[in-house]
Amino acid sequence: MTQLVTGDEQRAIETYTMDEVGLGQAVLTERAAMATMNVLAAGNYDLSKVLVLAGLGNNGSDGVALARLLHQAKIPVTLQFVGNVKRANDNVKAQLKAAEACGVERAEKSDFKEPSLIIDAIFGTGLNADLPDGLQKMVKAANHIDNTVVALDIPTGIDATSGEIRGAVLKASTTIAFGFQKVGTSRGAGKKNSGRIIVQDIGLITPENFTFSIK
Ligand SMILES: NC(=O)C1=CN([C@@H]2O[C@H](COP(=O)(O)OP(=O)(O)OC[C@H]3O[C@@H](n4cnc5c(N)ncnc54)[C@H](O)[C@@H]3O)[C@@H](O)[C@H]2O)[C@H](O)CC1
Ligand SMILES: [K+]
Repeated sequence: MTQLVTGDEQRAIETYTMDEVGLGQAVLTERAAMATMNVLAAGNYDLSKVLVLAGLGNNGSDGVALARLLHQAKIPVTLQFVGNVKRANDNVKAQLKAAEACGVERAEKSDFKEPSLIIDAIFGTGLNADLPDGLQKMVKAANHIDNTVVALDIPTGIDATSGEIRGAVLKASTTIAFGFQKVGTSRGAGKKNSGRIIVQDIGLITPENFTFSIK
């Protein structure tokens, strides 16, 4: 039985790994991107034209790092930010610098019918309110198109703990859970919209006396 975690528990373990143990943010982000590469390489995903949708937080930084790795593996990939990249956090900006240094192609807007695979790196465990209206419209439009979506950590729009939909949810056929499966993807709408859950180790270190709320 896989250990399930709440959003807060995941954040606590990530923070301990980064701040106490000292494995930096970039290490965990790289491990998340590499773990996703392994899943994409091992599964029967059509990688002929990949679109990475990246948000402005650390879920987005996972997506930007993944776009770099896909590009370096000669897989056709385009990176599209959802939101104003000027407002992105420092990790996203650092990842974007590396992605641009190796020539990753950017898109402002995409026709969701085009890509053979969409990577959802918009929101992860940090979602704390309903999606902005514009994004809700985009997500609902994307859901009506027959495409394959792989969600990083959790489908955008799903609350990591309650599993509720925050306005709209980008339906995934696969969700790659970093470290632990979030309890929100194991119940209710979260379960319905996550598709196949694949848990991938990204080197998180759980504090010795950590007690999980979900037994
Ligand atoms: N924390 C780590 O070391 C690692 C995290 N990983 C990945 O990062 C996400 C969690 O990242 P976080 O920055 O906490 O949040 P998100 O990227 O999910 O959200 C971005 C940002 O957006 C703001 N926000 C939240 N809700 C809304 C909303 N409804 N409208 C607008 N803006 C919103 C809020 O400020 C958030 O911070 C985790 O899922 C992992 O994918 C790495 O994998 C490993 C290291
Ligand atoms: K996501």
